[in-house]
Amino acid sequence: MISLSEVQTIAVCGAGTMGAGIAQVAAAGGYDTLLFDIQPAMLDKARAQITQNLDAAVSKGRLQAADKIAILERIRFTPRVEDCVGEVIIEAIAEKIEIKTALFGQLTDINHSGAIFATNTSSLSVSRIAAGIVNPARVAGMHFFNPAPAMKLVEVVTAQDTAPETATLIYDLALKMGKTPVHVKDAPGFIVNRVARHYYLEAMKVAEQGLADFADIDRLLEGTGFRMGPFALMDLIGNDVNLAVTQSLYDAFEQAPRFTPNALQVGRVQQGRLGRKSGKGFYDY
Ligand SMILES: NC(=O)c1ccc[n+]([C@@H]2O[C@H](COP(=O)([O-])OP(=O)(O)OC[C@H]3O[C@@H](n4cnc5c(N)ncnc54)[C@H](O)[C@@H]3O)[C@@H](O)[C@H]2O)c1
Repeated sequence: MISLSEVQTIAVCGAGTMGAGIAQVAAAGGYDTLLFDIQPAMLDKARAQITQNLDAAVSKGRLQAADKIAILERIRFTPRVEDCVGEVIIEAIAEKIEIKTALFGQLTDINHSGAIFATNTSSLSVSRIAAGIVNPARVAGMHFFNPAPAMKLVEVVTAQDTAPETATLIYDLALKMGKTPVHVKDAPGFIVNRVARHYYLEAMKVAEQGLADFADIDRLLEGTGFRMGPFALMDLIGNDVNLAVTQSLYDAFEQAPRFTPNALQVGRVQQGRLGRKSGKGFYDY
């Protein structure tokens, strides 16, 4: 299996909300970074987002202009799955198990047999994602938080077959990227998303019952010290992704009523109001 000192290239799959940020973090950590997406438009959007983030860091005096250029030069944007070759693969594509296992299947064929596979899934079973891969001992969860460049926390998920060296490598890699990793076990939603589910679901129930509107609920929760209110946060996450996570926990906990997806989020997804990424969600942007 590959060791941390052998890691030179990190292939990040999926250039959406999370993948773009993870690629920025990997390149800032000094790694040659490949950012792959099947939609070329998402690659253009990711490049613009990363450039904007780095420009903001330069203007705040947190990054030298020369370092900004070096970070951007370390990222190669590609729409070709064949280019996803590296010592570490970090997957941040759609929150659907069949799509993730299909991609990992394709990538095992073209990568070194010791390459490490990490998934950024928020809620799916890492053990199930790993099951379809040759040598599942090299698969772990590497769950970044949104926005990935700003949020320090990374849940490092040990699945059923994850080798201790794999979990350690992902942990150390997160440290090298300037993050604060925490080891967790593979369970639905791991720790943070399982607990945080009720932040979103209960807030939507409050709104449905007409007790307060979205903005007031957000103001109230922010007033108690939460960095973002639940509706602003759901719009940042993406209502489609957040609904997929709710659905996945609901299924994993055998349709436990406390995880029932809420009609407000279902409706937003049906209307294409996905949040910030589509310009409209609970709020208009
Ligand atoms: N949004 C969040 O706040 C958040 C936080 C932590 C983890 N996650 C997890 O990260 C993953 C990605 O979420 P996101 O919010 O970035 O989603 P997103 O919808 O913003 O982006 C997903 C990207 O994956 C691409 N894609 C889909 N199938 C692909 C494939 N087969 N090959 C290559 N690219 C493909 C899409 O074109 C899209 O650009 C999910 O598993 C999600 O649960 C999301």
